[in-house]
Amino acid sequence: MEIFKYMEQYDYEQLVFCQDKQPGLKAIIAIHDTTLGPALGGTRMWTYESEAAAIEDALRLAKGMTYKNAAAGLNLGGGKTVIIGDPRKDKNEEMFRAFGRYIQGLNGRYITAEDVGTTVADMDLIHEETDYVTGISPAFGSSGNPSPVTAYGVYRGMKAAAKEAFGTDSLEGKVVAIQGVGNVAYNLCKHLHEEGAQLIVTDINKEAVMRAVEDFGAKAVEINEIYSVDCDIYAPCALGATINDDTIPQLKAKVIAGAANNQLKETRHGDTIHEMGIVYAPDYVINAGGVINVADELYGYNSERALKKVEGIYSNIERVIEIAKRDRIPTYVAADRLAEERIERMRNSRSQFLQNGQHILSRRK
Ligand SMILES: NC(=O)C1=CN([C@@H]2O[C@H](COP(=O)(O)OP(=O)(O)OC[C@H]3O[C@@H](n4cnc5c(N)ncnc54)[C@H](O)[C@@H]3O)[C@@H](O)[C@H]2O)C=CC1
Ligand SMILES: O=C(O)CCC(=O)C(=O)O
Repeated sequence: MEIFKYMEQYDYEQLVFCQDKQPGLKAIIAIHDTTLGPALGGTRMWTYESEAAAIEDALRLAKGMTYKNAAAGLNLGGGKTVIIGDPRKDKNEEMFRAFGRYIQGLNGRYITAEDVGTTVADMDLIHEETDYVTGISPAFGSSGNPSPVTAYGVYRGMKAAAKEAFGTDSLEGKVVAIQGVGNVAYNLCKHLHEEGAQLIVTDINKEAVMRAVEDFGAKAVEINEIYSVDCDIYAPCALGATINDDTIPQLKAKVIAGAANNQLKETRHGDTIHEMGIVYAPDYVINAGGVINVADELYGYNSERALKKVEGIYSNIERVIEIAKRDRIPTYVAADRLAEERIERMRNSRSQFLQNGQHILSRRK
């Protein structure tokens, strides 16, 4: 991979490599775009096949955060970190503290949070060294685990998509097929069950499946059956790329609305489901509840205010559907348009009074 060529092509600002031998830290911080504000995005810990794969993941995820934050109406840019290692074996206190010092060195250009493989406890260790971390323990006056809030946002976005497909946003009696019943989807099941939806679930973790069956009367199906079950809504809540050439022909759902990141294997799959008349709630718009929640910490966390903002995912999905209809484009393109237009508007308005984006007072030294 020619890194500078790639960064130039997709307008990346900065890539930071962090190495500390003793605790075994190997981290890559990718900052995509800070037009709207400091880059906020979680830290993923994963056993990558190669360094190139880790760099690619950091870059791809950071760009995703630029779009997610912009579409959510946050005054934040996009960034993400990957730590190379096995989250079950390779974590230690010094590693996260060393990483915290690297973040502090960026002086606020990047703010971190949880992602796959990291927890609230890890964020607390990072917080020992830097202020630029969110998703830390409620004991510090913070928001804690973002998953229940992400789930609430997905529930709200699913209702808005259902309104477009079925003429009503009520999910009572609707059959929802949920792929992966982990932290987010378990909480999503709660909302759906309360509203009277019927649930079909699958997960590679049998205990997670049993919990959904026992707590919400969900019907369990095998891993690969989830695509072809008779349902109204398909909710991908495990992995990315599950909307692809193999799965699309199996789908019976009229709506796709779930928490997973990067649901479309390729953008052309977004075109195919659009042509099939499926209402697709774009992943980064519907799953923004977590980042909206952690971002609220930057103003002094207030859960009521954060939930109110997350409720707005309903109108954000409505807005995306409106743009898609107006411009006769698939919803995934409409979401990109919403985000890009906001970034462009801000870039242009900033250039009128501050060429270098620094606050005028900070230069008066
Ligand atoms: N936690 C959050 O606040 C946010 C999560 N997301 C995304 O939402 C998705 C779910 O996140 P979490 O619930 O936090 O993760 P999680 O790890 O708690 O849950 C994922 C579940 O999917 C299951 N799974 C893995 N592979 C599977 C497969 N092939 N088939 C069926 N199930 C499978 C796992 O066993 C697990 O129970 C992820 O893609 C994550 O990136 C996005 C935004 C925020
Ligand atoms: O939800 C979080 O904890 C941080 C935001 C993030 O990285 C994401 O939404 O993917």
